[in-house]
Amino acid sequence: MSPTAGAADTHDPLQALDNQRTTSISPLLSPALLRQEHPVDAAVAKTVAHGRADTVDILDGRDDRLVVVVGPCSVHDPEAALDYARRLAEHAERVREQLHVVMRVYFEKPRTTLGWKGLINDPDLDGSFAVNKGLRLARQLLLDVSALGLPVGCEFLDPITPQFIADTVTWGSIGARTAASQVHRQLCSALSMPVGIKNSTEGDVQVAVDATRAAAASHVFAGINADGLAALLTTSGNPDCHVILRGGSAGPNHDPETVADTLARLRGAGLPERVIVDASHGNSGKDPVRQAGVVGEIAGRIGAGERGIVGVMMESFLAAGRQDLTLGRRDELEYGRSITDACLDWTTTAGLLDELAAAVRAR
Ligand SMILES: O=C[C@H](O)[C@H](O)COP(=O)(O)O
Ligand SMILES: C=C(OP(=O)(O)O)C(=O)O
Repeated sequence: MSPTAGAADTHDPLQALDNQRTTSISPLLSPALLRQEHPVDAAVAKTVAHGRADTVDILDGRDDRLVVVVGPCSVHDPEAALDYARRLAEHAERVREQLHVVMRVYFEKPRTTLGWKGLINDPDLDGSFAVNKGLRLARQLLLDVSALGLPVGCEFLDPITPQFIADTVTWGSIGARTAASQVHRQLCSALSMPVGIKNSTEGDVQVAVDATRAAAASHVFAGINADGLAALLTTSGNPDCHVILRGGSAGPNHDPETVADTLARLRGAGLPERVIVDASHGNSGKDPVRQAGVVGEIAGRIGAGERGIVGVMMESFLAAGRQDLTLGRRDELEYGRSITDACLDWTTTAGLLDELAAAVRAR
């Protein structure tokens, strides 16, 4: 008798073997339905198409400007995000000869352990997880911001989400926690926009270089189609991916030596030599005062002629800093202040945009 025969004898053959820990399965609207309800109009299409083309021109060195990805760590209040977008759109127009400004409109937050996972996952900020509502709010905000002529950038975290919103997104990002994920690298190979890929939270830059290389190749993988049905996707690869240096647990990595080392790694991998520096996260210790310092330092280096840095990311909102969310108590939140990472306030951000623009003019 085998050692497991006893256990097998007591097993109920009719007992369900799957969905043992899934407490409910409910309908998700289809990407096609969402796109029909919230369509891209001609103005939005122009913002997205031109925004992507301009970004690629900067990445490839045909355009001497800087890409600046700037905006809240996360969107929790679409009205405040649109208020911010109006100010940013106006300022972006003033510095358009030097900067290609893309607004961070982030709906999916990768958490270190647990926490609110963003507006798509829990739009009512109360643990009710009204995902269909979240998708509708997210798509409408992406359309509203793009309609201002301001291109948007999103982090892609859930591999299903892009079918719902990607046609409105000018620039994408893969975060530090998913840069090593094959699922996300395959996804990048399919995305129609340039995508920045971050170094790991520990500060490993090679993982982002490897991801950039993997994303440039073609892949075949399972996903969903516009009707939300399981489908096999065959991709051609994305040549417009690039590394974002975001610092790590060992400290910042925006220094000239790490930038040069990253460019050498990219060259070694046969990839274009360009990086975006994220002034927040591990490069600032999530301190907005230090974030402003990083932007100032990068502006100085760009003004002095440094070329490998093609873009800068900033976390910025209307008010400085951050506040804690208590689920179900959104009415207690202060208007325009981040509920995830601490942000620069608008006035400081406008000054930093001017500083970056002056640096580009100087070089
Ligand atoms: O930018 C966002 C955060 O740094 C990231 O989502 C991790 O956040 P957490 O460490 O607060 O979970
Ligand atoms: C989650 C983010 O950053 P990172 O992946 O670098 O932690 C972000 O930019 O919102």
